Amino acid sequence: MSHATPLPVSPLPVSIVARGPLRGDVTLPGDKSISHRALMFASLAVGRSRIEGLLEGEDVLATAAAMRAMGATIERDSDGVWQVDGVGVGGLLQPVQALDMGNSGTSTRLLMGLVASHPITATFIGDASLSSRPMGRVIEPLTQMGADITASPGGRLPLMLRGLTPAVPVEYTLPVASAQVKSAVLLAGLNTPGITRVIEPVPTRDHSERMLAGFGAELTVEEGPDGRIISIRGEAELQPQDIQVPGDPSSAAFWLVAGSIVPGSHITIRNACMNPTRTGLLQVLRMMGADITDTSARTVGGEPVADLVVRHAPLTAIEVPADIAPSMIDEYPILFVAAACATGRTVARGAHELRVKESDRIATMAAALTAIGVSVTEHDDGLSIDGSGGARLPGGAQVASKLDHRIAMSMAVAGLVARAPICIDDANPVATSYPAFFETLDALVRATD
Ligand SMILES: O=C(O)C1=C[C@@H](OP(=O)(O)O)[C@@H](O)[C@H](O)C1
Ligand SMILES: C=C(OP(=O)(O)O)C(=O)O
Repeated sequence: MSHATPLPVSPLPVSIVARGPLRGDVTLPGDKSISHRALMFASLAVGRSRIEGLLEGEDVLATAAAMRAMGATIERDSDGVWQVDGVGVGGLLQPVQALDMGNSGTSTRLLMGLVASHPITATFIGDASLSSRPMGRVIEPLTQMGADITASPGGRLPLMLRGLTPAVPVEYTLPVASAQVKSAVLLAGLNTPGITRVIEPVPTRDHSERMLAGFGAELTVEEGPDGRIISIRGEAELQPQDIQVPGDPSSAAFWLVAGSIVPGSHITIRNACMNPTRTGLLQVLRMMGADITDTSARTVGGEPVADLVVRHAPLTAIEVPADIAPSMIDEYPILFVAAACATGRTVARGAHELRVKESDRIATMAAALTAIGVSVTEHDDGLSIDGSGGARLPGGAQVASKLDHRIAMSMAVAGLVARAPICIDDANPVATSYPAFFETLDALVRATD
């Protein structure tokens, strides 16, 4: 398949020199997973929803553009609140052009689910990173539901998806622990007659379940012998909502680690989502001896939220429990930086999924850490890292971010404790999930300059 590819953006090299301590308050950007879902579900409700605290990163803006292209009216008020007029479940329109998903796996896989049970055909395109990621994991269940999908070799983008109405309800057991696959099937089930069921042997982030129930979908979650059984009744009518998006714990992760490894740091992180399917890094850092307290526990938009206070503390290497992987999946790159500063050898395995994220995060982090002088052993499903025992990292190298925001931000945090500057070859990807990352870093450092 050939499609117009978006023009490449010039690389943005950024050099990080050791600075610190980091002090002050961080206001987190909205949670990326919840922001995508808020836009999608509001676009399918009948009437006007309001969304406060939406992440205005490139990935979420790709979802907004796609929902507009399929008929929803989505506008941002001057006060930063987003207003969405939905088309109703079943009401999505045929997009005129290919849907450009940019760098975003979540947009692609969830929207494929939505289109699968609508009588429309859509072409999905993305950047070089997204075009190398496997879509077979959603193609398989959506094909069972009746969608007709023509993908590029290896089940990749660009791909064309022709939805079927009425689609066929399925009972689908997830072969891989993936909230994106689970959500794709549930979203296809929204416009499918009868009950669509997903069985997940290993729990993954449950934002779709929480928010769909909040929008009035008939959705149940039971514990079965083979895992969680999530059932949704299709041809649902969603009611518009006022949504408050909590802060993103995957963005908080960079400050939790920076505050732990930079001597003298003391950071308060406000409004972090504490959904237990997202707090793996917090648990692991505490196991390593991090000084992190959580206060003011409350509920925001159907999600548990708290403020986190992190102070510098010596970290000790651990063997990271493999079963924590789903609740820490996007935080491995920054965990690897924490491990590089700990005392002893940290072993993190059981995270094979890291190989199919925006980059191969095992190989990319192994290369970046090795380049800055950290001793790393690469496994098929993780890394073993020999820590510096709290001493500064050598640094003095250029590292490749590989179109991966989490790599760019993780290596920027490593730069804060390096003896010689670390140059990130391209920091543009940061804009996908945390446009204010460098601004926030400067403010935390300036507080003590
Ligand atoms: O559902 C979601 O919002 C996400 C699920 C995870 O991906 P997988 O479903 O591929 O594990 C995660 O890595 C991604 O950043 C966001
Ligand atoms: C894996 C990620 O996102 P996505 O799959 O949506 O591209 C991420 O944000 O780390």
